[in-house]
Amino acid sequence: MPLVNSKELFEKAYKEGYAVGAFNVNNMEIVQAITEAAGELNSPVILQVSSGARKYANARYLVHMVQAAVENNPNIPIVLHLDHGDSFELCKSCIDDGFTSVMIDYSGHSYEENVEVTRKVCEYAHDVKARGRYVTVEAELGTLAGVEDDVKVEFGKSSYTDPDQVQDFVKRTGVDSLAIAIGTSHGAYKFKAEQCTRNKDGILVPPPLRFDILKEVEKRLPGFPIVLHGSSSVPQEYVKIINEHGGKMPDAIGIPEDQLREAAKMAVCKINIDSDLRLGMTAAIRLHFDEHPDHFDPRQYLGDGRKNVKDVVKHKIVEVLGSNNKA
Ligand SMILES: O=C(CO)COP(=O)(O)O
Ligand SMILES: O=C[C@H](O)COP(=O)(O)O
Ligand SMILES: [Zn+2]
Ligand SMILES: [Zn+2]
Repeated sequence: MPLVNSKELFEKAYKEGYAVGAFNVNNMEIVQAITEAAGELNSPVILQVSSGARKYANARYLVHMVQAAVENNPNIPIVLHLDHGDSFELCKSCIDDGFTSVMIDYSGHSYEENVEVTRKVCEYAHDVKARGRYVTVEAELGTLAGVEDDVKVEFGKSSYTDPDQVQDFVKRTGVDSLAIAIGTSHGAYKFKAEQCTRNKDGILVPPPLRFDILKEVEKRLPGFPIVLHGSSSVPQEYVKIINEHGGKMPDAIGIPEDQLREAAKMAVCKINIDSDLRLGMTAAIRLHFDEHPDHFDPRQYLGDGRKNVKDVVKHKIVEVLGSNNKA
C-alpha cells in the first residue's frame, strides 16, 4: 500500500489500546532496520524525519529511501512524518515533498502564536481539494526538557502541559493529534542524578510520569490521540557495552518501559523513540571495532548496527507499544 497519514492508524490504536511507534530515520540502515522489524511483526509504523535529519541526509534521499521501504513492505501501513517542524514554511515544504504527516512544534512560543501557526499548518495540510490527500498534523502543548534539534531546554525550565488549555487548542487549530509534556524528555540523559533515586544495583530510577495530567487531558479530549515525545528507555545493556568498549556515557537514563506500556493502553497513540536506536547502533559498532580491529568494510560494522536497531524496534513493538499484528 502507498504511504498513509496517521488518522486511521490512531483511531484503531485508541480503540484497541496500543500505540504506534514513531522512529527517527537518518540513513539507509535505520530505514531498513525499522521497516523490516515492523514488516516481520505485521505492525504499522511511523518513520519521522527531523530538520537535522533533513540537513544530514538531504530531503530527497530520505523520501526516496522511505519509498523503497514502502515497496519492500507492501503489507504494512507506513507514515512519513516531519518531526519538530519549527515553521509553517518547513511543514509546507515537507507536505509538498510527499510527507503524509507533519508536526508543527510552536510550544516554545506564546499560546496564541502556537494556536495561530498550528491553525495555518492545518489549513494547508488538510486542503484535500488542493492536493488530493489529507496530511495529518501534530502539535505540542507544554515543553519537554532535554535537547530538541538545536534547542536545549534546561532542566527546571520545562513545563508540563496544562490540561485547561487542550480543548481550546484543539478546537481552534483543527489539529489531528497533540504531543503533551508529562515528564518525558529528549536524549539519553533525561534526568539529573539529584532528581532520581538509585536502586540496589546503583542504577538511577527516574521520577514517575505524570499520569494524573494524562488522565485529565484524556477526560477533556475523549477519543483524541495523544503523542509522547522523548520516550526512549536508554537500555542499560547498551550503555554498558558502550562504556566497556571505549565510550563514556555516565548516568545515561531513560523512561521505564512499563510506564510507556501503561500510557500506550490509554490515550497515547504515538510514542517517539530515537535515542534507543542510536544507542543500539553505537553499541554494535563499538563492539564490532573492539572485536575486529582489522575490519574496515563499512558493510561489516554498519550491518551489525542495523541488526541491533532492528532488535530494538522489534522489542519496542512487542513489549512496549503492543502494535504487532495491528497492520
Ligand atoms: O521525541 C523524540 C523524537 O521526536 C525522540 O525521543 P528520545 O530522545 O527519547 O528517543
Ligand atoms: O526530538 C529529537 C529527535 O531525537 C531528533 O533528533 P535530531 O534533531 O538530532 O535529529
Ligand atoms: Zn517541543
Ligand atoms: Zn521529540
